Amino acid sequence: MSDSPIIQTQFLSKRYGAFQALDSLSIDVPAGSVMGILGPNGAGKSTAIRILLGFLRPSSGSAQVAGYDCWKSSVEVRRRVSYLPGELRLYENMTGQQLLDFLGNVRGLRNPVREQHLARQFDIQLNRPLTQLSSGMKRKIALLLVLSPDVPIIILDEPTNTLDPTMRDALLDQLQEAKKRGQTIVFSSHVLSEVETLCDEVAILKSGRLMHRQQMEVLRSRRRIEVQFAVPPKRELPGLTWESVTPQGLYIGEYLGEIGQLFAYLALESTTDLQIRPVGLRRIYHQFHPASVLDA
Ligand SMILES: Nc1ncnc2c1ncn2[C@@H]1O[C@H](COP(=O)(O)OP(=O)(O)OP(=O)(O)O)[C@@H](O)[C@H]1O
Repeated sequence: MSDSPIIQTQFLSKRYGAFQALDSLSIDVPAGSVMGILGPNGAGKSTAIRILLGFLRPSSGSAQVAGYDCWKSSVEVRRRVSYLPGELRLYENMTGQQLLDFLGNVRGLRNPVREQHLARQFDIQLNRPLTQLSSGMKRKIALLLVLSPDVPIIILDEPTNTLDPTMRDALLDQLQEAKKRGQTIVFSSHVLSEVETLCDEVAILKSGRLMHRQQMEVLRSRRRIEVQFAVPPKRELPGLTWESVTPQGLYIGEYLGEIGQLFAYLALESTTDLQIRPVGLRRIYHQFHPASVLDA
């Protein structure tokens, strides 16, 4: 992963008539990293993504991909990006293989070995006409089309929609592989768990505005802890903050620091029980979207 951004937006705004769908969004995505865009329905995720692809013109502000302005040089941008739209429109009269051949020849960035590998991993029957396939099967073919070419950037709009749990896991594995190959990935989602496992950074949107950016590495080093002490602790530990104590003497708090130091501290106190887990994205997300219901 490099520090130089391969995707950037500056004060990006989009109005549909009088409605402000995106409001001064400024983000940057380092080359080789994975960025998750999170937010409830209508937060502006697809709008932002469609501006990045050059399908929508910003009302104000600007966006660049690989140094190219997304609106003025959209052909250059799309040459470098593999894109999965939220709503699929495939050529239904073709088989999966015919579609691969057709689009592959148009774009010219095919990787036949990866195509076959993905077809096996996703359990895709490439010889059946798309009209005979379920919506989930069509989505698998679309994912194969997006993940197989040798492009530096992959942008996916809610990629796990309509996928069964097995396929969802297979997709997350393949996105990890793409990251290992050095591809930059941006994807939108409602599902916290998949964002949590895959992303280096998360942008939380609300009503078109960027509410929060979260480096996942920082989040992973924060832990929720619950400790039962026989008697109240006598010492303090840097990085450990107690938030509440129950009448039964259960101390609840957060710890940011070396785990060995925490254990050494607890060993010196009258610890009788302990629960420890990462803070998790859910806690951060709900600061901005308290009413949203998302999975664990
Ligand atoms: N063409 C359009 N004309 C008018 N309003 C639009 C148009 N496209 C999107 N919007 C509005 O802009 C807002 C942002 O929509 P967008 O599709 O970007 O949200 P989203 O975060 O992708 O939502 P979802 O999770 O439901 O896909 C919504 O309120 C939507 O109704």
